[in-house]
Amino acid sequence: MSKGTLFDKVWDLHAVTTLPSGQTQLFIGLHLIHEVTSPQAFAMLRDLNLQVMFPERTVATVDHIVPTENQARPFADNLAEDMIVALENNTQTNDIRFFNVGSGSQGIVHVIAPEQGLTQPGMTIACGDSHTSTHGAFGAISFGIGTSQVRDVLATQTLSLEKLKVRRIEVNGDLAPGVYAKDVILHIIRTLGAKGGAGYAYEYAGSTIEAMSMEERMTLCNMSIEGGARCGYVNPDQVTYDYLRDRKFAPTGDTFTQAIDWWESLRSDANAEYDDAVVFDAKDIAPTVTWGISPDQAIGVDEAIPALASFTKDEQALIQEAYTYMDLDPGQPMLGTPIDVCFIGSCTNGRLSDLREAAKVAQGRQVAQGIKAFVVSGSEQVKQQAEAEGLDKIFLNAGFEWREPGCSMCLAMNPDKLQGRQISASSSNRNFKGRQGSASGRTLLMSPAMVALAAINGKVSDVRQLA
Ligand SMILES: CC(C)[C@H](C(=O)O)[C@@H](O)C(=O)O
Ligand code: SF4
Repeated sequence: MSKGTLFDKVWDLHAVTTLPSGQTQLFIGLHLIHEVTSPQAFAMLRDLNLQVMFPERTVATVDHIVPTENQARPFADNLAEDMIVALENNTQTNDIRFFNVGSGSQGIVHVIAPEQGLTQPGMTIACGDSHTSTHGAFGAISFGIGTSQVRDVLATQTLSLEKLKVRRIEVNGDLAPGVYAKDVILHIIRTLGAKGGAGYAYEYAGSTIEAMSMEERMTLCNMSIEGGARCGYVNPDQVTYDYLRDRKFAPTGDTFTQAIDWWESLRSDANAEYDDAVVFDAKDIAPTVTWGISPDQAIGVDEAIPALASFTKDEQALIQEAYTYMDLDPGQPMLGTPIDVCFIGSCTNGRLSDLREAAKVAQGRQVAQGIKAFVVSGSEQVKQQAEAEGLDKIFLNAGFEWREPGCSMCLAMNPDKLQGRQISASSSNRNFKGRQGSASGRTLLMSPAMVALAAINGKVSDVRQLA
């Protein structure tokens, strides 16, 4: 059993009681909700005649279903319109803060909570969304929950949960130019497996992680769930505090100084005990791309698609399925794989620094003939900041489309969809079959800079060649 880690400390501070089942009843400091997983939860609450216990601890936004082209109301898609109306009504009736489209603060839930300063170290955070692990970048314990648990949090501000084990994942050294946080997490998942983190919280540590900005740490923690870990976190440090200072919902003045002392006390102790530990070397990490239908089916961009024999017997059926679905053969190089669509955005890589890195690649170049390439900011704030820096012009001049914020083609619950067998280069986090809106569509995950270069060349390319 782990001891003295941030995870242990935050867990213990929020434990209300041990339930007869052996589970912990855990107090949830911040509850984030969106339009997809909240309507039924509110309906159940109404059926049970229950109130929202702490409306001020719940914050809502709308992200999955929003169109990124024409956002005029009512939305063209009736179902999308119904979902936003339901959220408008539920938040209004229950006195819940709602960052609606056009408020200046709307965006993907995992992008807006940090930028508003809502996400803070030492918190427990829950949201009916698997990528809630993102918020762990701040040293919070944050996890995705299902709709019935959303109901539980609304009604009681608590959840009954099994305590997780803690695996320390240390990454040391400098990342090579063209290698990003996205590559680090794809490399970790490729090594430990898409289910390798089952039952664990991942604590990311080491000099590579310490050198990362908050936005990079969010990219890293975001995909913990793709590695099977329910949550992932980084111990808070000066980088965290500098990011939080002066954000709208962060503590101010003396309270902020006091908060830093408290946050510091939550860091994992030097002699903390872990259930498992793994060490990586930054110099082994290349720009990484997925070739298959699971995020762990990933390789360095200059590698060839692995042979069936390099996998265990248990893994081989899924690998075979991946070759067939993707129409890619073992031994084939990834470099040069033609693509149709390029998507830059999502809660993994839709923040300002992501757009900046992609814009550096796009600047002065042109999207290849026949390629559809589009950029979707993670939030209204990101979009506005990007425009203030002229990033929109760089993308537009290069032939990219510049859209309104939302989840967009990460999941394609809005009009942004692949068609037929189209293959995308995508800065998102899931390459599951049919993930991007076409039942037979194909997805290659990579960093935003790599997506931008794929758009320019019309094929999978190595961003290090620009360095
Ligand atoms: C719609 C939502 C429940 C889902 C999730 O939980 O992750 C989505 O955000 C996703 O990325 O697949
Ligand atoms: S951007 Fe994608 S992964 Fe993130 S919350 Fe939206 S649909 Fe889920």
